[in-house]
Amino acid sequence: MTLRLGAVADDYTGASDLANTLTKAGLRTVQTIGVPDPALALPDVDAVVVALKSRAIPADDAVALSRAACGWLTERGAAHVMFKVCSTFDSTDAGNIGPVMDALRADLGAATILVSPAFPETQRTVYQGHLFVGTVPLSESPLKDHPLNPMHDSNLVRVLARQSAGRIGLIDLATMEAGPEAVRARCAALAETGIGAAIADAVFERHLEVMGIVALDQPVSVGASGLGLGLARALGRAGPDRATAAAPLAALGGPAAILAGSCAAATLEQIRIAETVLPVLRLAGAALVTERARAVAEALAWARERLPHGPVLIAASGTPEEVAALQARFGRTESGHAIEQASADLAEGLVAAGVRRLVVAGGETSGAVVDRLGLPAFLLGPEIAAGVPVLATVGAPLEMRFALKSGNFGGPDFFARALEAMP
Ligand SMILES: Nc1ncnc2c1ncn2[C@@H]1O[C@H](COP(=O)(O)OP(=O)(O)O)[C@@H](O)[C@H]1O
Ligand SMILES: O=C(O)[C@@H](O)C(=O)COP(=O)(O)O
Repeated sequence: MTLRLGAVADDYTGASDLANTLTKAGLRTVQTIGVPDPALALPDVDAVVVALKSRAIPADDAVALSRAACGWLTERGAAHVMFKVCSTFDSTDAGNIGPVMDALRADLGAATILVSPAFPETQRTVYQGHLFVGTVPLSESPLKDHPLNPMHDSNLVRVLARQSAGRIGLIDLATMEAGPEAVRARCAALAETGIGAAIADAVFERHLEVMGIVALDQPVSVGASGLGLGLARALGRAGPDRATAAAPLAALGGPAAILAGSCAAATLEQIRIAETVLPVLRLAGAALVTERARAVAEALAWARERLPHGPVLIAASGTPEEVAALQARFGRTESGHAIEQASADLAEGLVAAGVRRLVVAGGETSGAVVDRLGLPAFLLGPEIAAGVPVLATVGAPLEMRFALKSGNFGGPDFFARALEAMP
């Protein structure tokens, strides 16, 4: 297998989002969970997205994991490695985007590289280095209340400069609009002043295409699915009408369930809508932290009673006020971690109860669930909503279907749509 593109993703939902974009653009793609075991038989693909759970761990650990993943990809022929980060640039002043970017640049001997979380399909645009989520700047969006990495600064040049050892430049929209040669000239000028990374503005797909072409001049780039689209188009020299490489997936049947650990505004609304069509159990955050075993056992008993009659949804998700109150009591990391582990307990119990189709809302939540279930890799099925594909297990003892939904993605009826898309 010689890879045309390699990617290292900092969480599992983000990895499936990127793998979905690459697949839709015609690249046969597999998502692995961490660096694959040599014994894992991977299908013949054009791109591999190595999913890490490295967004909210200590920066040194994120760097070590990312370097190992990058090395594995380049050994398999990937001449370019994309570091996939969140389209809302989820990170803190300690990292991990800057430290990982610095390490991959050094390992691969890169000059000035492009960095852009723009993903216009999900209304993430970048102008003058400022990230917009829909119509509002990042710092006024629901991301200001994220339980693990609240985003309070929309200026990504500033955000990344706080995380990186180097200085950060900007490639503004006028330059992106002027095309690849103008962007190349700007990169060369930045390189001469010792600037090794630049935030690239992007508002429309044509800017992503320019980004993809220029990004390939260097061995590494950093961004979200929009950059992935640009890279795939540049590699394939194909237009937007290129056929999808998604695998046709057979129906599995059997019980289905939804687990929600995201507290994103979009997920809270999706849970509210789901309540009108299926049984929903809302768990109390405090009980999950202080009496996890009991709370999980009760939730599983509730689910087992209902699963024979149709899908169920179990949600730990809280409003910003509930999250703030829980964190004030138990600490941010501690409450987040405890609830992620409770979600993993629930997933394990649901699978033991026969569930083979599972929707998980939340990036860290998905990471905890997939790790607990010991799943080595996923093949890409059809897209459910922008950034969320159906995933089929590869190399796992049980054949299952998953949808790993980024907290912020999907419309209000996402859960019903997801269940329909994974019969
Ligand atoms: N009620 C709650 N109170 C506090 N934290 C919560 C609550 N419910 C879930 N969490 C935590 O919030 C975090 C949500 O992050 P994540 O799963 O990545 O979602 P998203 O995709 O929206 O970022 C997880 O660490 C999860 O355990
Ligand atoms: O780029 C994105 O927005 C997503 O792919 C992503 O990374 C989402 O992260 P979570 O919201 O933590 O799932």
